[in-house]
Amino acid sequence: MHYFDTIAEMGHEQVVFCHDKASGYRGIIAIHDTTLGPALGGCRFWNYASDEEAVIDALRLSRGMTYKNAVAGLNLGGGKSVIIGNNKTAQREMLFRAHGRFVDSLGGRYVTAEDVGTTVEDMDFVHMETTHVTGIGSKSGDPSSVTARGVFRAIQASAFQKWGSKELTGRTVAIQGLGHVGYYLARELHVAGARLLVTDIDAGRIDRVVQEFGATSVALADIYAAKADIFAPCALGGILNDDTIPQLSVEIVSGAANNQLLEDRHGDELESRGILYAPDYVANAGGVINVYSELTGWSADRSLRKADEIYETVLSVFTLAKSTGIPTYKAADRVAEQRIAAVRGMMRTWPQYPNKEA
Ligand SMILES: NC(=O)c1ccc[n+]([C@@H]2O[C@H](COP(=O)([O-])OP(=O)(O)OC[C@H]3O[C@@H](n4cnc5c(N)ncnc54)[C@H](O)[C@@H]3O)[C@@H](O)[C@H]2O)c1
Repeated sequence: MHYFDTIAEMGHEQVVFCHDKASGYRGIIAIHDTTLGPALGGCRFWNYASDEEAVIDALRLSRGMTYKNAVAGLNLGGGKSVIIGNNKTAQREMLFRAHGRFVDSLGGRYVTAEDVGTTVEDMDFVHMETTHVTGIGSKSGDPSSVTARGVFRAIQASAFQKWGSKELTGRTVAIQGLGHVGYYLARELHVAGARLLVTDIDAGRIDRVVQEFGATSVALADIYAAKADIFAPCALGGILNDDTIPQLSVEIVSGAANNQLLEDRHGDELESRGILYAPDYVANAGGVINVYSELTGWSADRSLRKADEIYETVLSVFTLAKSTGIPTYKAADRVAEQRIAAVRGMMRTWPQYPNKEA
């Protein structure tokens, strides 16, 4: 792998390889773009098959965070870190303190958080060494209700775009996955008067939503072909693919799951079938909005109001897609790029770098 060619092509500013002999820590911190603010993104702890696989993951995920943070209207750039190793290890304090020291050495250019393989307790260890960490035990807590609010607003925006009204009374929504986000989303949709068809691999989670919100349970494999108006994927990535898309009878796909499109071409496929797709990272930005509240000191109410703005953001993505004749997943990237370019332009005309003491 030609590292400099790759990061130049992907637009990264900085990639740091970190090693701590005492703890055995091997980490990579990738900072993609800090035009909008410090690069924020979680720390993934994973037993990568090779160092190259770890680098690619860090580069790909950090770039994704630039787009997600930009579209959400936050003053945050994109970054991500990975720790190479067995994420089930019980020896965590020294690993995560080492991570915290390397994060601290970047002076705030990168802010870390939880991700796959890491926990609130791990971030508490990181916090012993640096303040550039979010998601610690004493702060913003579980983001799922804020994420669900954002997804709900994305569904309303999609309904407005498709049917001329954001009203969901009488509409049927098929929800895949009733975990942290899926449960709260089901509640929001129930309150809005929608009918719910639901599935999960966990029968207890289905029962709760059936009992509390009058949902109808559907077999796992039947959720794609369910007779519904809207499909809300809230479980796994890659579920919009060659097998599932032909089964869909819905007019809208809008949910919380990350990386819903198996490949970009599946976004084109939805478009050609007339199915409106609310891009996943726009719809599920409530999670990062919740993290941002830790940095800004926002109240829970303020975070929810910011998540409410996802309605307007999703509409602006649809408007751009329509006016330029591109699929919505590409339009989302353009909205992010436009915001970054606008802020970069403003910096050039400003007498001094924003937020820096003279
Ligand atoms: N939690 C957040 O704030 C947040 C923020 C942004 C994105 N997301 C994304 O949203 C999705 C859901 O997140 P979560 O926090 O609710 O996770 P979760 O683990 O709490 O819930 C996922 C649910 O999906 C179910 N599930 C797993 N495989 C399934 C399958 N094949 N069919 C049906 N159900 C299945 C699980 O049993 C579980 O109930 C994930 O893709 C996550 O990355 C979450």
